[in-house]
Amino acid sequence: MMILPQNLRYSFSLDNTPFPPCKCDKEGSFSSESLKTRVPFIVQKIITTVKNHSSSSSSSATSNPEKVQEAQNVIIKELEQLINEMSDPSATLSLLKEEGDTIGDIKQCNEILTQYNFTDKTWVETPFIIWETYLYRRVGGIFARSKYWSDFDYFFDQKLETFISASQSVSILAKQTLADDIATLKTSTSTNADDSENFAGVLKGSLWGNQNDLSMFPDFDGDDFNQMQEKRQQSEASSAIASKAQSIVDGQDDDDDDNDEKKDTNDKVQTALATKILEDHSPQIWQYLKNNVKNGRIDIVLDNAGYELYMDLLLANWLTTHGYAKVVYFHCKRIPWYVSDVCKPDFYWILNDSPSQYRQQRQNMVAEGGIEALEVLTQKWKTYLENGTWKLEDDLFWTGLLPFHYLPENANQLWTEELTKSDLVIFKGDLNFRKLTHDLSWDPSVPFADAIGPLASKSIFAPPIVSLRTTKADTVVNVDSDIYKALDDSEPGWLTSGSYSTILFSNPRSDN
Ligand SMILES: O=P(O)(O)OC[C@H]1O[C@](O)(CO)[C@@H](O)[C@@H]1O
Repeated sequence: MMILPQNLRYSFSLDNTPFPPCKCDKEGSFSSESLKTRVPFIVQKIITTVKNHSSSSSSSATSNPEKVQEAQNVIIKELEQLINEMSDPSATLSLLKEEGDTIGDIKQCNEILTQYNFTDKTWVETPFIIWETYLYRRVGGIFARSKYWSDFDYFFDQKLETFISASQSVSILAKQTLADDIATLKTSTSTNADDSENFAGVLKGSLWGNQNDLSMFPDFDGDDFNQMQEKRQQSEASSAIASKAQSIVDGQDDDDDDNDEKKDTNDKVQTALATKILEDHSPQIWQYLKNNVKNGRIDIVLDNAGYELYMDLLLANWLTTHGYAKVVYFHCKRIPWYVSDVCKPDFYWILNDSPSQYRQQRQNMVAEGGIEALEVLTQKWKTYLENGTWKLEDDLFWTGLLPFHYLPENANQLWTEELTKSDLVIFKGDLNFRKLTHDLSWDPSVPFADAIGPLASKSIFAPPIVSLRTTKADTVVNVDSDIYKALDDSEPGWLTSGSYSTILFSNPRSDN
């Protein structure tokens, strides 16, 4: 493990980080491909979506079709301009247009762009996390400035597809969850031992739900939920790593100590291969919950809508039903974000509309009794929202340009009034992980708590933090060097395939 000196842990600044930020300067790298093809494709797809919507959801739209059309043309022009800038090697990040931008954080965004001289940097020179986030914020502004399109979610239809096409899995899980709920209510015989296994199950369900994000699969058409899963499996992981592990064993010499060490290494690599979880802190999370949290406050910083959100709701449901959470705060995005991130309407859609959508579209593709179970569950979740057991918030910090190291100082209210009062904050997904770790080219063995800097600091009352992430970008922390090396040697693209994951925990409130 590489431990960072204290002074480097806490003194982050965008232009002074302990490791260099991930950028697009390496030809063929994921970030460079993102700038060249993946992200422009996403913007192009927004243009198509806008063209296909003759009117927006705005009520004034129908009475003013010409104005709507005019506004549509402006939006398309600005989006095309954005695509051109991305491919222009001399273009720098321009300031966001302020006039008419109603999102609420335009001044702060422009201050950050100016303060760190991003407006003098080309896209290639700008850290990946900054330009990618800037891109989604700029698209958000283009719509927000348009009178007739300001409430239009250009990703909405895509987002629901993962939920609709996962009907089989959703309905089976609804039935199981309902059965567990009923059993828990009827008896108080559930033991901590049962809870331990059940908790690991819902936690990992929420983890693997993160494989379903559409910024990686912008051409996903929703016909087949399994298509997305299969794409993830295309790697030759199993055989490649197994043979790597075998070669470690084969190469062993006669020295017994060496043999023991090699066997340990082999076991570690094999376990990572079998579980696909490269570092798993779920036992520590469980110990913390069991011993410290009863009727507590849990926060979930959400990632993707649709199927992943459903898995997060099942996790929250379990924590609530089993008495660990008295209140769960869900944090979602204010504006359409990284294609499939949850906005408030996506959350309400699952609670209000998903059972009827299944009735209309998937009658024959759900488990028997599954829709009824989903109805009961979603009804219960609506009651949770109504009576304040669950709360849904969309602070603008989550769609701001800054990594989370700057959260305590830059989102004071969110930090002091909300997150420091939490017993556990669960960050979902890859983007949240990148923002937690500043998206640097870390030495992979740097501990999670070191990489999240101030968010692991006792002195500012940082809460216990969990990151549940399937790996879809180049940055990784808290992964054993042998495991990292074995994967790197044998499986090109493993870092960004989403096939592997980490469950990481930092607890600044513990005495250790
Ligand atoms: O939905 P998630 O897990 O946050 O993944 C989003 C990630 O997908 C990407 O768009 C591609 O990796 C990243 O830029 C981003 O970190």
